[in-house]
Amino acid sequence: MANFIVRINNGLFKSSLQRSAPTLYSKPIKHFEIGLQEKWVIWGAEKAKFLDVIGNKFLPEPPLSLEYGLKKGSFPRVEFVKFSGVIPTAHLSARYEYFKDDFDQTCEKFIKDNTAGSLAVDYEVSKTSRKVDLNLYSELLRDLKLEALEHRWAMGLSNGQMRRARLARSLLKEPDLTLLDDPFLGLDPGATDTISNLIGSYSRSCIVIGLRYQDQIPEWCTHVCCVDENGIVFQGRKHEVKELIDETRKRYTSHNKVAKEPEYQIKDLVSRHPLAQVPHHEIIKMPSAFELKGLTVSYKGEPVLKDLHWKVTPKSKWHVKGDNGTGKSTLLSLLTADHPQSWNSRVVEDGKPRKTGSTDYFTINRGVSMSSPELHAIFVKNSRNGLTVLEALASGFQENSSNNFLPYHSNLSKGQRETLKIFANYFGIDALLSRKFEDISVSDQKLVLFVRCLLKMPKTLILDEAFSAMETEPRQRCHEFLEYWPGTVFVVSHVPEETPRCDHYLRLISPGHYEIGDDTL
Ligand SMILES: Nc1ncnc2c1ncn2[C@@H]1O[C@H](COP(=O)(O)OP(=O)(O)OP(=O)(O)O)[C@@H](O)[C@H]1O
Repeated sequence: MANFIVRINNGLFKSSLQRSAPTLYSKPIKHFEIGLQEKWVIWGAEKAKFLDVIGNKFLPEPPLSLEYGLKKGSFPRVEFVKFSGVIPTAHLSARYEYFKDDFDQTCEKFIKDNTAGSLAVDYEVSKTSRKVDLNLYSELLRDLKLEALEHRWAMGLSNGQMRRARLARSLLKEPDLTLLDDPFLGLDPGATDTISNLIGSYSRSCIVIGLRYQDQIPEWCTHVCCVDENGIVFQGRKHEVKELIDETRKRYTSHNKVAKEPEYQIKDLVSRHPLAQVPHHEIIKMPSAFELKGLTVSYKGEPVLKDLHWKVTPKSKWHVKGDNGTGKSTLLSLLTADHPQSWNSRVVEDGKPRKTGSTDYFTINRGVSMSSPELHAIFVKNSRNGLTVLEALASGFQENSSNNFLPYHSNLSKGQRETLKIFANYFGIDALLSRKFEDISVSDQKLVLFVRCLLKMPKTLILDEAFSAMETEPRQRCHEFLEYWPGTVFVVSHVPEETPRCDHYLRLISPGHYEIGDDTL
């Protein structure tokens, strides 16, 4: 058996067989090799592309310049775990449609992943021939703390729960090589430790992870390979490249990629908001933007939120905190009326109880915009049909729902086109407008989704993990901008650097337990 998992020797890589197809990097990768007991981190802005290279997604030239030292067969079994959100669904509310329970798959089925055919029936259609190692299945459930979720509906899992389930599903396939991009994004500290401990001690598959410049390199990592758009910058044992890592990180965080100076100022942008000109003495006379008067939300009789009292004044900025699975997304889905229990007189908006008949989904969503992992997944999925950055932004003007991604640019008024232009300029994305949404970097995708949610000048902005995976410079620009934003803002974020300044916080602890206070971040 070979003593390496994957090896590249003088390889150029292409995405197509065509002779004229450009190569991924201008120069061949001279040498890269992952040994049997090594734990690698691929580090840097272009890590996802390099993970694709070692995962055999590009065509190596010459063909044998990429080799696998296989343990389990003649073809490498490679699993990619990319966490671009929860399961992409047709619409955001799908997650909360509990009546679908009988027809969708449980978490157990999702992890075992050996059912073929339609899932839209409540009997099993057929099985693949893959044998599932039930001992491994139990170990993974235990180590990834999924035991209590085994019989739950997979679509209803929270982001953090879904990440753990996805990892279990991939490892259960017993791959030779598992490639995990951004394994810790959006996870609370406990879940980060759970996943990191598992990866660090796992020996049944070689696991390689992709991390951003700003991420900490885990203790258990033995080797680091730093990559940029030209290929490998440096690589080696972690302690041997420590100085290079420190230098690169310093350079990156101090003056990374300075965007060109915008032609506009923040006040030019926010002056378009309807609350921008309302004086403070008028604002304090306005009714609460949103209030919960003892709300309880349960799934199959199990409460997630219990007797929650919460008052949100107009223009206030809230950090909604809490570990994975404590109900943050559920809470925010009440704001957008995506949750079936939103139609409840204990939910009060602008001083009026939300009863069916008193308002409707579209009226509510006219004043709300959001960026979230779910929305990101929907956009990536739908951009396969050619959605450009321009159209992605223009869809932000669709009034009826944040989730509407249909092309809309040709319907924009002159004023709306002007707003789009100014915002694109300020955030430095005007050069991307004609690119396909899926072809730009994940950091730029997040930036586009952020800008998109500002365009219709919503009263309420929901920023659910909106800045995770964003590079430092654009993220700081967005945070600075939010200081001047005149609307009400709700932020969900687990990482302090990714959290814009907020006035208050609501921390969800467990059903019936929560804290409300002033944020001192
Ligand atoms: N349709 C559903 N059926 C059953 N349980 C559900 C459903 N939707 C959500 N849940 C459960 O409710 C709890 C709260 O989920 P929610 O997504 O609101 O958490 P969260 O705080 O946003 O988590 P994360 O930080 O991981 O995104 C979780 O335990 C989740 O599994």
